[in-house]
Amino acid sequence: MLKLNQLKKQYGKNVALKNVSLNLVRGRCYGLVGPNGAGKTTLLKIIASIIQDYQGSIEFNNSIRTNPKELIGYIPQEICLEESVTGRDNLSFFGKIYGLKGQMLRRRIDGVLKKIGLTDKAKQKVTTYSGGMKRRLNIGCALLHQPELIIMDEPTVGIDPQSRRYIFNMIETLKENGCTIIYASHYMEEIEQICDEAIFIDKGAIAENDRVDVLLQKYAVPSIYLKGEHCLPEAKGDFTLSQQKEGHLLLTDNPLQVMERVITHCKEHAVQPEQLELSKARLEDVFFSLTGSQLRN
Ligand SMILES: Nc1ncnc2c1ncn2[C@@H]1O[C@H](COP(=O)(O)OP(=O)(O)OP(=O)(O)O)[C@@H](O)[C@H]1O
Repeated sequence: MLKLNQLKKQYGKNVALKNVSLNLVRGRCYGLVGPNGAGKTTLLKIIASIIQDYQGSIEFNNSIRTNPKELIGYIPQEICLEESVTGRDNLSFFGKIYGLKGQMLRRRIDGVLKKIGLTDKAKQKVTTYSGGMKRRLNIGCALLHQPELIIMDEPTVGIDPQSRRYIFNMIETLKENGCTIIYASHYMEEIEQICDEAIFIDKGAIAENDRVDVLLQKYAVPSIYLKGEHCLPEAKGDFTLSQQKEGHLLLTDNPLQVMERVITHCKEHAVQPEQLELSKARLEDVFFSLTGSQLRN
């Protein structure tokens, strides 16, 4: 539904994006990840037409709507609400920007309030809202014109697990209704949980873009966590060892085989591990493989 061709963006001499090309398919959720300053927000703002001074081109396919502003709902990193008025007033303000009015505007606001779980609080001033309620209202403001592509820039910063779960359920429903979602976040476990694909960006370029399961298979190393005295078998090339605070991490391509060896070793030496766990491969490992673990500015 969206094709990005060779996007480039410079702020003065600072190159924020270099040759970014992507092809996004309808009804899928794409996680956009990368270290601070990688170019995520710049990319999202270009797609949302907020930044218009860039090189390259963007094509929207298979949509009867051609104006990007009608097609896209952009949820910014910062909460953009007027706190001195009610939740409903905020939605009304944004609805009017999208050209909605009268009965249609009221109907859309009622629908969005239901989606974001704020029907009961609609008449309260936003100053009385919790962080999670503000985040949900911030999302609601971008849904009134029923966009086909929804861009979320770190939508779960500073919210409790309930609001996070609510937002995840909302994303599932939006996807089922055919929306495409781009979800930028620093929380790898969120990307793993809700995204079909992950786009890794570093220093303004796409480092990887594939299905989450494919990336995990390709980059992440499964491991075994072992804690307990005299429980560690000799490393025979089938695992490498990483010393942890209290135990050991055994990194291996054959976790079951190594697990068996640990158990056999423990039986033979009549010792019992305090903890023995198979850890599954994590997207965080993919992140470090692609971007390194050095601290960025
Ligand atoms: N308005 C601007 N003027 C000058 N440089 C900018 C501007 N906005 C971003 N940059 C620079 O462009 C690069 C990409 O920034 P961007 O905000 O797109 O990264 P990001 O991946 O979203 O970072 P973060 O994870 O910290 O939000 C950085 O080097 C940043 O300093």
